[in-house]
Amino acid sequence: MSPDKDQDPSEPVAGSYADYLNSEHVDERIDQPRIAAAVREILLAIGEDPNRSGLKDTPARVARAYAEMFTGLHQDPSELMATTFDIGHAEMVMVKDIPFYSTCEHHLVPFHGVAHVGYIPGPEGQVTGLSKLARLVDLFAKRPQVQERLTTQVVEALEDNLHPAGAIVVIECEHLCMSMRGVRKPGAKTVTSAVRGQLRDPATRAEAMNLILSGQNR
Ligand SMILES: Nc1nc2c(ncn2[C@@H]2O[C@H](COP(=O)(O)OP(=O)(O)OP(=O)(O)O)[C@@H](O)[C@H]2O)c(=O)[nH]1
Ligand SMILES: [Zn+2]
Repeated sequence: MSPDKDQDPSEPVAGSYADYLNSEHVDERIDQPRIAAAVREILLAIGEDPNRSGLKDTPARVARAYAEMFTGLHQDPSELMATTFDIGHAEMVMVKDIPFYSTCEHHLVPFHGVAHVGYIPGPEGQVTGLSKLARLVDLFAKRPQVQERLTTQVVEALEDNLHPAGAIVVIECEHLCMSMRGVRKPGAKTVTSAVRGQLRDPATRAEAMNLILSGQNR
């Protein structure tokens, strides 16, 4: 699709839901003026001068960044997963090493890492587009989160929308609240998993874990 000459690149793109997700759309339900006012207060509270030249645009800039970082609060996973198709594949499908960034709801600093998302199609054989698995991770990551809830929400969205015979989500993250402050353990990884249906079976689960671990040198 060639860009419309008259389209302001800073404006959300009108069109399909896919266009919307591909755009730099920022949800108007996130109250940016309120965020900016709060950030200005934080700057004052730490003893900074919010009017100095380096900081004068910071409240609005942080507001735009937060609107992007928390846009998943206003996105509906079932809309994202609306397109499914039957390609007669009944075996495991996995997208692994999906990189993502999220925000720790305790300290509002990032946690980041990779997600591995897999499922076995259900009796109707419905599969979804591979990119949708990565988009699902982002949708839930772009909210104030804890890693355990993120893991569960992704697996439950797979269950609710694809009705798979089994599903597995494994997430490996570094939490900056544990690296840059507090206990200060940079490099420590937190691993969480959520497993449903046939993937609870030890042999099937072992197959999934082999897929996840293959090619890893960490
Ligand atoms: N279970 C879980 N804990 C998390 C996650 N992200 C951060 N935490 C933890 O949340 C806890 C909050 O503990 P508090 O004692 O209330 O906060 P704190 O005084 O800042 O704790 P420290 O980080 O130990 O300095 C910390 O132990 C964090 O490591 C997460 O995704 N899952
Ligand atoms: Zn934290």
